Amino acid sequence: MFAKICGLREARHVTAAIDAGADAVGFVLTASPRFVTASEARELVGIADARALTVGVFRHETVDEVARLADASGVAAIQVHGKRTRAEMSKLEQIGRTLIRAVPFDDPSLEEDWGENLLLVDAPRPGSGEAWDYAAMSGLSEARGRWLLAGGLTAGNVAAAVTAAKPYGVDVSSGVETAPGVKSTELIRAFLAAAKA
Ligand SMILES: O=C(O)c1ccccc1N[C@@H]1O[C@H](COP(=O)(O)O)[C@@H](O)[C@H]1O
Repeated sequence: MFAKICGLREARHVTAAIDAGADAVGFVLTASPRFVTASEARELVGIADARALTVGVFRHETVDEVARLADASGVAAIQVHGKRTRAEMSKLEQIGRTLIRAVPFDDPSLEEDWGENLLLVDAPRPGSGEAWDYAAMSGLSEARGRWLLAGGLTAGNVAAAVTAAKPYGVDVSSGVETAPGVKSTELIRAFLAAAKA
């Protein structure tokens, strides 16, 4: 099971996540309690040292702004939330990094391939920690191939969520925090142990 730990802001949490088996680590470059500047993200990308996929997370930024921040931070992948068009997705593809298209679970384009490398299916409010009916995605796997499940996951519910939705991987932020933006090494380890089991 592919696992991404998102919203990391401290070197020790990047190291802990990768040492515990994270396949990807995410840095939020958009407005959020987990916001990091491009130069802070660049330091964290260096700590990851190519041992995990480094992901920059964006929401309302234009394609040009995403490209600029991806360059400045050095992330290997871009994860784009927010209302996007196919035309924008084509331009985002041309940035030349792994492209993750994030959509809420009720998005009508869920089944469509918009050129992304990975689809991420999330709660309507990204980063809110709100759980939803993961079983509603049980039919998605065959049609979509590789997609990630997110939104309100924790060490306590990830196993049941994976059984219900059958994703390729999982993504978590709030569920490994003690308060918004405050990550916990123990919760990161517990989440990865549960997800990988
Ligand atoms: O984490 C944020 O603050 C955030 C802000 C803007 C866009 C995405 C954000 N995070 C993503 O939200 C999902 C689920 O988060 P949670 O586990 O429910 O807190 C995850 O994909 C994060 O990458």
